[in-house]
Amino acid sequence: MSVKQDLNLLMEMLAALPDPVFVLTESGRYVALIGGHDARYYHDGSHLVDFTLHDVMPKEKADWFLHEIRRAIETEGLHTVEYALGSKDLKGSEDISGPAEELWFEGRIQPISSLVKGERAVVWVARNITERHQMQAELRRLSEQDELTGIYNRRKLMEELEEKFAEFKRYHHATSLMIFDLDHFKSINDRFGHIAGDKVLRIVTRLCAAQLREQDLFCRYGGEEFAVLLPNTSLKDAGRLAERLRRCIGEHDLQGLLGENACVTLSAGVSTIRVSDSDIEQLISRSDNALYKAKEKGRNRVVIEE
Ligand SMILES: Nc1nc2c(ncn2[C@@H]2O[C@H](COP(=O)(O)OP(=O)(O)OP(=O)(O)O)[C@@H](O)[C@H]2O)c(=O)[nH]1
Repeated sequence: MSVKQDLNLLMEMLAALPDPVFVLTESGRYVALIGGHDARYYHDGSHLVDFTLHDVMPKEKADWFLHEIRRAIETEGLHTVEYALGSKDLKGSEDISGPAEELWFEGRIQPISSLVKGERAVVWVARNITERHQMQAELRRLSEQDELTGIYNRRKLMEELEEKFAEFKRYHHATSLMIFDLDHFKSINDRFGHIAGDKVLRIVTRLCAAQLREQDLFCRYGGEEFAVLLPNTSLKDAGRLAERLRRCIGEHDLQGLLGENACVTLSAGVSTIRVSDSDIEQLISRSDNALYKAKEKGRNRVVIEE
């Protein structure tokens, strides 16, 4: 093959690359784009060449790209990142054909050894990982969610408790835990059936969730037992909230589901993290003990740790 044929073959091979490969300089200028013509996965980026990141993206996003380019150059090796790009991130993208939804990419950034237009530069290979990203998010959701009620499960509670406990040790922001349990729930199942019992659990969940703040973590602890992790909440405020939930559930009329004058009540135990606590088990154990006392004292009540 002649040099010209070699060159043509090389150009064709580069153009056929499934993922787009950008050449970007240290100052953030697009110098070249190779491949990535599959409109199912990529916008046509050819119009980017000769523009800078800051010309085509909002400042914050462009700054991030620039930072990653410089990191790759400074470490003198392959640098891999993951990032999202939506139409809001690309100025003028409404005029370009390509997917409309936000996409996730893996960027593999490799410094080039020679200068490009007098600057240090990288090749940035962008691979669409949206499907993998969505699948991971779905798996995470499933691993954290209680199937029956849709709220978080015990595994998520334990994770968050560990995190909040560590934060408490650093900042000493009051953090409280309420555990509550529906009273005589067995008799609801026995009298009205398991399906009706399930419905009651879902109604209780909905009513409680409506009373909670965004930052509160509401979980099904197991069976007919629930927990609410309350960041930035003193023991006194947690007690007030528990009392509000108790009243809200007790006053809710379940007549439509269970028949006349039917209602369900809850017993709750509330505690807060102490400076002397060495692990979250101590917090859980105090809430559990308080709940046990609430049951012992006749149910349908809130007990606050001593
Ligand atoms: N319908 C339904 N029932 C459940 C579920 N999980 C646990 N239960 C029932 O909850 C009941 C709990 O019974 P117990 O532990 O004896 O407690 P209780 O009857 O609520 O009595 P106290 O807690 O002492 O007031 C049992 O009948 C379980 O079968 C569920 O997902 N759905």
